[in-house]
Amino acid sequence: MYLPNDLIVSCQALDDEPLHSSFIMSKMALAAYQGGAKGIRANSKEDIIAIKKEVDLPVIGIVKRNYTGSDVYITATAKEVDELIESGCEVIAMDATKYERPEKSLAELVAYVREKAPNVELMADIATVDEAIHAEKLGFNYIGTTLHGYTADTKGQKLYDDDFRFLKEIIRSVKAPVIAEGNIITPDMLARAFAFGAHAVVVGGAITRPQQITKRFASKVK
Ligand SMILES: CC(=O)N[C@H](C=O)[C@@H](O)[C@H](O)[C@H](O)COP(=O)(O)O
Repeated sequence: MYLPNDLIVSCQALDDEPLHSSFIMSKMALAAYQGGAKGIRANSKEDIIAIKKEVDLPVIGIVKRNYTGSDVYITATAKEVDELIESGCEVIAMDATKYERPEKSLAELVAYVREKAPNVELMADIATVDEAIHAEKLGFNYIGTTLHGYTADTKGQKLYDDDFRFLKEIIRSVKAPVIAEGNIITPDMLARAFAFGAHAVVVGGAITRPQQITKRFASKVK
């Protein structure tokens, strides 16, 4: 198992964000490493290659790309999988929701990774309990709560709602290690997620998106 029972920091800045740059993401990863992160989550082959030159940590790789006619944007097709295999990341994460994918089905994409890169592990980004159970059946190595609150039928919900009710439900429903990801914005929230049995916790924006951090302070100005 590549991902330790520990903190993973997501270092992502999309092309419409001020820090969009593989160089900056590699330095974010270095800063996260120096602060104690034990894994990195990153978007795009270029960013992952830059990050891997800077830190020796397991990387969860994704490629975010939009396809017309599909709501799936996290590692949606074999093209994104190929890029991630080339990046050298240890774990590939992909949308594992029930929504229609642009090309191959989720089961086909899992088979494709297993065939092409048997040493790479797979993380399922899910939004509901049913999707978590389905992903486990397909053989994903990790189940991540990443998309809870971001799909049509979970929109607006937060992972920490009702003291992490959704996270607890997922942990009860699957045997695979569960990764708590999405809207974990304080150290205490991370501690709660671990206390409830999360295998690892991914923290993104609260560490690596300064515009988000600034907004939280700015909103308190009277
Ligand atoms: C929904 C979606 O596209 N989530 C993305 C998945 O990789 C990222 O934009 C998030 O930053 C990441 O999941 C970490 O979450 P947070 O930044 O809230 O700690």
